[in-house]
Amino acid sequence: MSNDVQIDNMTFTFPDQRHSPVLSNVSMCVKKGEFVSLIGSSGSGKSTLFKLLAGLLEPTDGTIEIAGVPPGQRLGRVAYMPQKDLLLSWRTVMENCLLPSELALRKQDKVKLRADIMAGLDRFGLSGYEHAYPDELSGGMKQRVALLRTLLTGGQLMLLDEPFGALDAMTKREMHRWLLELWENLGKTVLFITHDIEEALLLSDRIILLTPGGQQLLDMTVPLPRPRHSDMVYDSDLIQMRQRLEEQLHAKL
Ligand SMILES: Nc1ncnc2c1ncn2[C@@H]1O[C@H](COP(=O)(O)OP(=O)(O)OP(=O)(O)O)[C@@H](O)[C@H]1O
Repeated sequence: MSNDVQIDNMTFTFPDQRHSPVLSNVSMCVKKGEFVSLIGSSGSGKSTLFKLLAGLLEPTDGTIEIAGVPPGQRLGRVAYMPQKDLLLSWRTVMENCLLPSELALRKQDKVKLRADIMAGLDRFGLSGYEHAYPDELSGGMKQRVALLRTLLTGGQLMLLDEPFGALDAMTKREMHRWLLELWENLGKTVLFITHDIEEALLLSDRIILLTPGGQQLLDMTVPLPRPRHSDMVYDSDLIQMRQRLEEQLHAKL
């Protein structure tokens, strides 16, 4: 399997933090079609890593390579859903989904885009809501619109920064089923940030645990078959893995 993401010895320092890199000497790769979760204590640099992958920031040192994307041209070519991907309350679902194309550097065919949005809304269980405003939607529906908007930016790689952090347990479970189905059908490569170890175990092929500075403490393959279901968290191997992750995470807090 080829790599969709290859990060080599990457260091990143914010301009006002000249002496303390947020990420230092990070190296990792993600295979095409893989679902990888990043977990780590608050401030360990997970969101910064996503901003670097999305092309909003450039490494201070080292390299980032994304398959099919020319070096230095990541911006707008990676589907990135930031932690607070709020829908604009004064725009309808359709208008919110059109937003990336209005901001895009590349021209897009508007008629085709609207047709793609309608097809996406249908696939995401949101048909009939194209003229609704965000306040008329439930939490899960809003996240699905935000995910559709992310998906429409195109690209093989999806970066999802804690997309379900604010949802109640039941909606979260529904969203997990739905995201896994979508991922299996579309064959996208997903990098997923979460603070919820159970969520990471249920969704991912692999979990990478970051400590401050971007040091990779653990890189674990999740030993579960697919399709996944929520009862799998009671699997004895999984309970052990969860304990190990929790111990490592708390040891570094
Ligand atoms: N624009 C910025 N300028 C300077 N420092 C920043 C900036 N953005 C983030 N930082 C710092 O970089 C470090 C990493 O932040 P980041 O948001 O990437 O962490 P995180 O692991 O995503 O945290 P969380 O889990 O709380 O979302 C923190 O110390 C933060 O204060």
